[in-house]
Amino acid sequence: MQHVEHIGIAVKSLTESNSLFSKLLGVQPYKQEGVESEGVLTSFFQTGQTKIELLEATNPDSPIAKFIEKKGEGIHHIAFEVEDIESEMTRLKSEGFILLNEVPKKGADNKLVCFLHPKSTNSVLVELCQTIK
Ligand SMILES: CC[C@@H](C(=O)O)C(=O)SCCNC(=O)CCNC(=O)[C@H](O)C(C)(C)COP(=O)(O)OP(=O)(O)OC[C@H]1O[C@@H](n2cnc3c(N)ncnc32)[C@H](O)[C@@H]1OP(=O)(O)O
Ligand SMILES: [Co+2]
Repeated sequence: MQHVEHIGIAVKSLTESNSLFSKLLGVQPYKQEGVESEGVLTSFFQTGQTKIELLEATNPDSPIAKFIEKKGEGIHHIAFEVEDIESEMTRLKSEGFILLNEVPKKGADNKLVCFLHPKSTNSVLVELCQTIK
């Protein structure tokens, strides 16, 4: 695993949180992108090597909608950059971590992603992401 690529934050309103995080970080989001398969609309802020990913649910079945219903707004996941996602998935599976997808899937911001179940990672939802070259 390499550096923390992004921290995902579940929000109720992307518009309101874009404004709040712009004031907090002193920069504007550099992109907004919907990911239909995850039922989310995202926006990204660059903060050094790590990004902040704000996530708003676009439907009631979205993991973000369920998370906010149970826990409220807040940190939803931590994403680590990896060089080779498939070999990292194989390594982590052999170490006993539970993969939530067996095949890398297309994420936001030009990444292939895989999630690890929080019950295998001390209740922290972990995302692996590999830049698509
Ligand atoms: C934009 C694309 C991508 C990117 O490029 O960056 C993204 O970031 S997409 C982000 C949204 N997508 C996902 O989160 C996909 C992976 N998540 C899942 O598959 C599910 O959310 C889940 C983690 C398997 C939970 O789903 P489910 O079992 O249906 O929900 P429950 O509400 O019943 O929760 C079960 C259990 O898990 C705990 N939980 C849920 N979410 C989290 C979380 N984010 N962090 C920590 N723990 C979480 C939840 O509290 C339940 O625990 P117990 O109550 O103790 O059973
Ligand atoms: Co993410």
